[in-house]
Amino acid sequence: MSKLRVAVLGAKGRIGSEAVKAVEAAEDMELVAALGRGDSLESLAEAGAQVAVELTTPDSVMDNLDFCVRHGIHAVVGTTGWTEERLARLTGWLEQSPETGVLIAPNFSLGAVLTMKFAQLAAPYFESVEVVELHHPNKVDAPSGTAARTAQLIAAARAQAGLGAQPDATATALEGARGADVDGVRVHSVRLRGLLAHQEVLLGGEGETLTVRHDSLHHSSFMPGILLGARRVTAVPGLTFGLEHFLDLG
Ligand SMILES: NC(=O)C1=CN([C@@H]2O[C@H](COP(=O)(O)OP(=O)(O)OC[C@H]3O[C@@H](n4cnc5c(N)ncnc54)[C@H](O)[C@@H]3O)[C@@H](O)[C@H]2O)C=CC1
Ligand SMILES: O=C(O)C1=N[C@H](C(=O)O)C[C@H](O)C1
Repeated sequence: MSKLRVAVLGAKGRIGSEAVKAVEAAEDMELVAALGRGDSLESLAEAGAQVAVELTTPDSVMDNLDFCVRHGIHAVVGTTGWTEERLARLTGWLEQSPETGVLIAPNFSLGAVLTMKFAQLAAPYFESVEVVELHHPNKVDAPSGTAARTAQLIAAARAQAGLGAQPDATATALEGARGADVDGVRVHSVRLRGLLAHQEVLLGGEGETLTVRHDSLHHSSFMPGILLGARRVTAVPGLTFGLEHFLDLG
């Protein structure tokens, strides 16, 4: 059986360098390109890449995906910075290339995907909920893509259950003290040397609290999800948002 021809974009980065090793070690894959900033995207087409694993930066991801989709190269995307406007632009490109698949995964680790699912399940049963994400201090974006997605899923679950605004009597606050507001859910970002990627969802009701916590302790936690995404994305045209859809947790 022929091997899946995979390229990694952002190959010298923290997660990209780990992805290069994971693809090289996968028996059913061949690493055909490993691109860093400034490398020509044309080499993806020349190498015959079938799937591009996109692990760069929010300022690079759109140009890279534009190229991939135009050349019919499927993409597995971990890079953050997704807005409604960016998703709409990507969807428009995919309409012009209907056989191409793109998976955007706010988080590739199984535990983080399950944290989001558990938070979504619990959200209708608690009056209060806040998200705390904790990351290494080299991270360029806040809140994390995972935290933003978690908050959106919680907000949607609360709305569907008919829950209103959360109780909060704060009348005066130092700017930032109450975190960012993502669809009515407060998200707090901690940046601390020694950490990698962690998240707590704090839920509170009358006389009880529930905390759902996940810790990624090494970039290896993201590799099974990336490899699964690369194997599955070629058979799923269009945009898939969230690894849960490839884990049948959708
Ligand atoms: N979805 C997930 O599970 C995960 C997502 N991430 C996300 O992945 C992204 C990268 O994270 P890190 O590796 O920590 O950052 P990093 O800064 O260590 O790596 C990014 C790399 O991409 C390179 N790069 C920038 N533009 C490029 C371009 N046009 N072509 C090729 N390479 C380019 C940079 O030079 C750098 O080496 C971030 O958005 C981060 O939030 C990180 C870990 C897990
Ligand atoms: O930058 C990181 O490190 C991570 N980024 C992703 C995010 O923003 O959610 C995934 C994970 O948290 C690690």
